[in-house]
Amino acid sequence: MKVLVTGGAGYIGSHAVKHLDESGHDVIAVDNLSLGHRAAVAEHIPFYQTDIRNVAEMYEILKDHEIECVMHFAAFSQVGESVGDPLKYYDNNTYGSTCLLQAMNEAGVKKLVFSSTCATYGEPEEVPIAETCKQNPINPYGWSKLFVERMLKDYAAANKDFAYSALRYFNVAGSAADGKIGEDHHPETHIIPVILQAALGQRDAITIFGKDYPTPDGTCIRDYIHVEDLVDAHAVVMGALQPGDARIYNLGIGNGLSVKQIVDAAKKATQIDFQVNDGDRRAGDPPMLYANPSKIKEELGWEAKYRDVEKIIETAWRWFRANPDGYNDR
Ligand SMILES: O=c1ccn([C@@H]2O[C@H](COP(=O)(O)OP(=O)(O)O[C@H]3O[C@H](CO)[C@@H](O)[C@H](O)[C@H]3O)[C@@H](O)[C@H]2O)c(=O)[nH]1
Repeated sequence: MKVLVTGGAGYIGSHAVKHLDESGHDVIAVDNLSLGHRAAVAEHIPFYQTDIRNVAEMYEILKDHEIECVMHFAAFSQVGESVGDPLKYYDNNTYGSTCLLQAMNEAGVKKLVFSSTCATYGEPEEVPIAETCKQNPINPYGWSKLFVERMLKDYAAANKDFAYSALRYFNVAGSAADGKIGEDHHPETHIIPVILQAALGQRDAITIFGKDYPTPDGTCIRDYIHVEDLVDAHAVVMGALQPGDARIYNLGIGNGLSVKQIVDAAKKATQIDFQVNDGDRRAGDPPMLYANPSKIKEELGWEAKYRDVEKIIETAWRWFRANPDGYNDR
């Protein structure tokens, strides 16, 4: 299929480009940054440094490449930042998606796989979280994505030949198993890369944000899914899309792990006894988020291959050790 990936120079987008290319799709990448994971996009893949809010330019690219499906990853994704600067999130994530849909509408592109998030559930009434769980975000990031889910629902109702999927990610982690590409955020805030920076000696220690949560060991529980499993699910969902489809799936493995368990797994995976400090809670962190991933398994037969977080961390560690300065192109 002819697929356009937005955010193709980002962490997840670059892994999607690699996976689609390796599985025989005709893929092109768009990103408003030329830096970062741009290095990860192979030479033979067309890359456009364009903002998705530029409807005219996006229209031209979609038309020129006769794109059949868009995978839409381009977004900001830091919860804390969204609380302090909500307009940044509504502009890029929500308005940006409106613009993308306008360009797709004009170019006659009928399929979209949208990167949504478990942050749309807010503080869930029960775990594991099923897709039917009430969506009630507790931060602008979650709202910026939930508005797009709603927009897609309304757009699909008015355009019966349109098909879309909203994939609600839990915690995406790890790097390509072949070690060719990895994860590189500036500044880094995600738990696994932060831990690996401490293991590499780039930080003195890691800080556990809160040990007084209502969880078995007092630290927050999350559901970690390997990035290659995540992008594989996108390809499977894309292949299943038929006109009129609205496919909503959680992407997690259904196994909740505490921050302490992640720290212990990382010590084993790296064989390094880095220093761990106790800190205060981080604002906006729900105590427990993990998926009920059964819907996508029942409907499409898909499930994550990586079940062991130590193995997930090993893939991230391999890339970090080989690339201690990240892509080093900022
Ligand atoms: O130095 C750190 C960093 C994180 N944590 C904790 O580790 C857990 C995971 O944190 P993090 O890796 O930052 O992920 P989340 O905050 O769960 O965010 C994930 O889920 C969000 C939606 O809920 C997305 O926006 C993010 O991109 C995605 O990584 C949380 O309990 C944090 O409090 C620490 O204790 N110390």
